[in-house]
Amino acid sequence: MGSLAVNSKKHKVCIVGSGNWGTTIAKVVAENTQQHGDVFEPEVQMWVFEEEYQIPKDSKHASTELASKPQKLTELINTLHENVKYLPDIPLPKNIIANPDLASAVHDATILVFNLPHQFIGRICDQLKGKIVPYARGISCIKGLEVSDKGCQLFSDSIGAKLGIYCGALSGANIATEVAQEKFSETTVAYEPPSMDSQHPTPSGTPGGSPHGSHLDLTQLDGQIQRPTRGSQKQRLMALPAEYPPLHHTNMTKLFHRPYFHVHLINDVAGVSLGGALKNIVALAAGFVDGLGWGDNAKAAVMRVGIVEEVKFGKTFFGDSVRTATFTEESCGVADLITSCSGGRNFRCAKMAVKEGKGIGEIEARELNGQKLQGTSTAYEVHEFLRSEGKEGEFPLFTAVWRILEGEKRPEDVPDMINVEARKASERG
Ligand SMILES: NC(=O)C1=CN([C@@H]2O[C@H](COP(=O)(O)OP(=O)(O)OC[C@H]3O[C@@H](n4cnc5c(N)ncnc54)[C@H](O)[C@@H]3O)[C@@H](O)[C@H]2O)C=CC1
Ligand SMILES: O=C(CO)COP(=O)(O)O
Repeated sequence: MGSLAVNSKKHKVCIVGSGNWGTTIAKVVAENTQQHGDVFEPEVQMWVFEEEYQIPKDSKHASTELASKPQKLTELINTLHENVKYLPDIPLPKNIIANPDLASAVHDATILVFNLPHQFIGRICDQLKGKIVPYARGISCIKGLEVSDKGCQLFSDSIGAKLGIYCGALSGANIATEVAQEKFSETTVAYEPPSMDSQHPTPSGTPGGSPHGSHLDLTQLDGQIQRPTRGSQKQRLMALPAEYPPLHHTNMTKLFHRPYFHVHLINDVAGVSLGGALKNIVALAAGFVDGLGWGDNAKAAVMRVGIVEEVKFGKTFFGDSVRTATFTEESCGVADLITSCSGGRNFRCAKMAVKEGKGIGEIEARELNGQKLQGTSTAYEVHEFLRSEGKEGEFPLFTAVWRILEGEKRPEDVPDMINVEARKASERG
């Protein structure tokens, strides 16, 4: 049998996850796989954590047979072309196939888009081992961090290490429903094409990209044999076979960019991932002070300290490759902080919790219909990590949020807890 011709195969995409953001990204990707048939197979598999769902009485589908009793969510999605539970009232492209079977959803997929609440990804990766093609590439849309006895890891790194694949990250100021409604937004994708950088120098001569990490050479080819990942792990990556179109920045842009969803590709995977994870803690703090009725200046103060702590966390624990500009100039940094502290779920639930004098978990269960807050668990995980590093005092806002969640402090105590100058003065005596 002769070998297959270069680019004779197309990339098959699977979205691993189907919540509010998972379904939105499936929609974005499915529109693009239809448009760019030269690079991608049109069908997009979406793995769904199966559950029974009763269409509510006020739904536009209430008069259909499907509403007579609870139905499998996958069947509802595939029949109605709508994720009635997690993304209601948004028509989905028909080339999205909801699949409850993880192994069959990822079968032969060369691009895996990980998009589910961060607390579930570890178990999913365990189930994926041995089920994916060894030359698959990943993108993590997850906003969270993996804290374990190994320290604090980015999900792009831990997914990459567990599955033996390269995994980049996508994060931005992207409240899912607004993106699904095709209201304009921007996002940041960090993807360092796995290539022997020395063999494919960029015009700047900088391995992996320009010194500013943006507007990179779009002609670098995926398809090399070995590269270290960030973090401590080194792994061998299998080359993407030549019959697939290369997965360089141009083709990654084709996968995610829409007229309403503008993609900016950079190389700072750690910066992109940290901005998305840590802003969820800041959004809780913003919700706490807003819940007190303290107004926009108080919220702005919390956001200012929040971005300072985000940058400091990145530089302290992920080294100098983390770029301050990723936080101050990209959608995944300051823009995500702003949108999340305005209309995000963490902000809204924290605000309601303070206003109603209730626990945030109770509000989450009442308000979110199965969607998951990421900020509360991230606040605990980051606190555990900071304590193990002896650095809680250097991140007063992150620590303040944890102390409020623990019930040790009140939202009213936030100004004192983040008043670093006053604390320094009192330490000086
Ligand atoms: N919703 C949003 O506006 C945005 C969310 N993100 C991030 O995207 C990630 C995914 O969030 P969403 O899609 O919004 O999820 P979501 O908050 O809608 O969570 C619900 C999802 O979790 C699944 N699930 C429940 N129990 C599970 C289990 N035991 N195992 C596996 N899955 C289970 C549900 O089936 C459902 O798909 C998060 O890290 C979030 O921070 C990022 C940008 C925007
Ligand atoms: O990440 C988000 C917007 O970019 C959504 O934040 P929430 O999870 O707080 O809704």
